[in-house]
Amino acid sequence: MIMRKFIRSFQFAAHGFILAFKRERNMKIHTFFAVAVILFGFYFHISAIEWTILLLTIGGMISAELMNTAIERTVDLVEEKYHPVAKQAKDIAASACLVYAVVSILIGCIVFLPKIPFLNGN
Ligand SMILES: Nc1ncnc2c1ncn2[C@@H]1O[C@H](COP(=O)(O)OP(=O)(O)OP(=O)(O)O)[C@@H](O)[C@H]1O
Repeated sequence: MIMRKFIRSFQFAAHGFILAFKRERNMKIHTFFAVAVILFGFYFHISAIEWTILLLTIGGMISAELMNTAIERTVDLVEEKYHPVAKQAKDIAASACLVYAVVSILIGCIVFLPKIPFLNGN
């Protein structure tokens, strides 16, 4: 019974991910970069600690985008007309993604730039 409930919750969550992926352009962009970063990770033979940091970054970025999408949907549900507080809610949620994206880019640069031969002087 508990296992059944657990599987059902997992199915709902997976459905949410697929829905967001299909409908949100940003989700496709994040997924593209996540795959690219993972391929770079294999190519440059990054360390376990670098993998850990990159996976946390990828997971955090995709989770932030999913939360942003959920907030957008909720705002649209409760407020169809223009409302300044609706705008604040959406813009603040979007800014959370922006902050995470900027930090992710910085982390990507810190991990990968020193490994690119013509950039590290080798
Ligand atoms: N009900 C509303 N009242 C006031 N401003 C809104 C409302 N709905 C959206 N906005 C504002 O209009 C702009 C566009 O919002 P929209 O919902 O289209 O999402 P978005 O930021 O373009 O993201 P996405 O492309 O992921 O849907 C944002 O600045 C948002 O804050």
